[in-house]
Amino acid sequence: MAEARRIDGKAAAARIIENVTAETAALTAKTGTVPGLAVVIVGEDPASQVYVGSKAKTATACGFKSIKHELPAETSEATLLKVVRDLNEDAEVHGILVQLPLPEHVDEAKVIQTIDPDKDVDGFHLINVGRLSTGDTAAAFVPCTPAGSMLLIREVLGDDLSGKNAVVVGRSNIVGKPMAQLLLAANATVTIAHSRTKDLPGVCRGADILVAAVGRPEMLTGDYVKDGAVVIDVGINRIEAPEKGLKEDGTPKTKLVGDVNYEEAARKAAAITPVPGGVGPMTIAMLMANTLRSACRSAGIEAPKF
Ligand SMILES: Nc1nc(=O)c2c([nH]1)NC[C@@H]1CN(c3ccc(C(=O)N[C@@H](CCC(=O)O)C(=O)O)cc3)C=[N+]21
Repeated sequence: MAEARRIDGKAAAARIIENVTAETAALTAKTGTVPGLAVVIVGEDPASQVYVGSKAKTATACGFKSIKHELPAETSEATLLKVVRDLNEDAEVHGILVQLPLPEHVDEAKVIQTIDPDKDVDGFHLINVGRLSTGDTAAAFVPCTPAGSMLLIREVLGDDLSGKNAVVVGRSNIVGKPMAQLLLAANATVTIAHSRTKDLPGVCRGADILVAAVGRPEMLTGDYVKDGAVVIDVGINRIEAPEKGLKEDGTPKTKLVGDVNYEEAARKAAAITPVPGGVGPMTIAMLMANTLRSACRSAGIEAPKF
């Protein structure tokens, strides 16, 4: 096979953000509604800080009101729940995102179920999980990473995945399971594989569409990829890159890699997403799209489709 097409998630995300910005201006001009996105972060994990910062920056660029709550790591569950309830009541807030993971002493499920389902732009609330799994994609907030992955798949294969075999590797509630639901809704034949799957490489080699969401750097080698497959790499792993030299503190520099060995997979695939520049930027773009949708609903006007 010739080298695979590199699916440019960064460019696709920029187009969505451009659309969201234009639609936001129209919404605000027509109804006075300014979409509001609240991001809540507990603790000082540097990687989380970076993501939250980039979400806030993008929201502002879209014409949203961006609200950031930075709480110390030792914040009690009760305090966090109170912050969420106050945001539920705040008419200027249309989307609430509580950055995960939360510290050990906080019950993550309880926090998520406290978010108003109609402001749950992450799509993690049980109501939205239920809407998606019953096929009510019109009402559901769809989790941003699977929604963004789906748009990239549609760019390559179109809207109807009839007759395609899709394999999702990973069964998390935030990526693997909703990803499988979206593929199923688009008529693909879906397998969810995971660490206990027998002959994982063989199962993956049956995939016309292969989605990797396992959280293990470059685990899916060329041996997992069928000739002509579309490969979506959801993984974002920071690993040491001694070839780049040392940082000032004497430890090796680092780089981001996905769950797929790009070089090997690209020799077989028809199309593949890179890391960085693939699914990651789409996740943030879909968060903006979900927030705009929520604001449109609250203003009683039809939301644009992406
Ligand atoms: N409630 C909640 N919702 C989330 O959506 C959520 C979360 N918690 N916790 C953390 C993860 C992580 N996440 C990313 C989003 C974008 C990039 C992204 O844009 N990555 C760039 C690279 C960024 C870099 O260079 O570090 C890329 O892949 O090209 C990465 C990671 C959202 N998350």
